[in-house]
Amino acid sequence: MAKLLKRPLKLALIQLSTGPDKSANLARARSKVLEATSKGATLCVLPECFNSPYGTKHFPNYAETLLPSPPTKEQSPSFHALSELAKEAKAYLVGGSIPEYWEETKKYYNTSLTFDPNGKLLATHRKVHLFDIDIPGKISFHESEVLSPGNKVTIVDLPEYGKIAIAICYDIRFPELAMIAARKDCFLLLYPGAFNLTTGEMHWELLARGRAIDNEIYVGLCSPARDMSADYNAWGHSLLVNPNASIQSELDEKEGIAYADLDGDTIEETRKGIPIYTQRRFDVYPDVSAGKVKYEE
Ligand SMILES: NC(=O)CCC(=O)C(=O)O
Repeated sequence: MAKLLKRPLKLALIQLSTGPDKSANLARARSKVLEATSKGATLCVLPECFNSPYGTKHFPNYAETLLPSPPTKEQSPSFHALSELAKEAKAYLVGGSIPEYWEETKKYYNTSLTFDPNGKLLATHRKVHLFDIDIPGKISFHESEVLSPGNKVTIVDLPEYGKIAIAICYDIRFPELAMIAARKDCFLLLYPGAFNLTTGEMHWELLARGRAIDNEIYVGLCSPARDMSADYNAWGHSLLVNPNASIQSELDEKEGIAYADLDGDTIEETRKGIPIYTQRRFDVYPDVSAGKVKYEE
């Protein structure tokens, strides 16, 4: 079988400090991506809502129009900043996520854009599972008050390397999505995400390691840096977990870049040692990737 990851890749998870000034956020993202590529990264990832504060009251104020694609610079300064940056950095760029407004449906989405090293848009993922939770005395948050969900699994082919899957934050809690992507031969699951001080402490690392060991592939989570003056305090701790569920690289809560070298042998060795890929019992339970799946490559 061909290697899922065709050649070694240096990943950079950019834990950005974000604030209310969109232009400043875009400029900071540019400087951090260029810093990462100057150190050899060829795939860079930004956090969820990297161009704005995270919160339902902020989504409409920061939303940009992405469709029809490509948007004009007035419709989406972030689309153009990311495209130009990918080209300048000569790297693949997963542009975290931004709030999107779609004129046709009059709806808002939480949307991630991925660009190739020529600045071409490769994929768009709208967050499929909206973050609606209530933990009494701790946190109550309802993205669905403003946002609408996306409706597909997003798989992106990086021709020199292989396939990756992009999903956003709360999407990580749904193992079906990860399993489908893995069974479609992705070597890496990427989740730009902004967990908080309650669920971050409880589940951030556990979920990343869980999705990795479920599927024996790499999993990367990329958070904004923590800002205790913001109304939503991100957990931070961007991390890369390897296919054997060990943490390969992790940040604390401050701004920084988590680098990780990924290679195909680690996936193969993990799967050889614990061969769940040949031991599945689809005569006992269904293969979630074989049914009616809406996905886009
Ligand atoms: N932005 C999000 O989707 C947050 C998800 C989260 O914190 C969780 O616990 O899940």
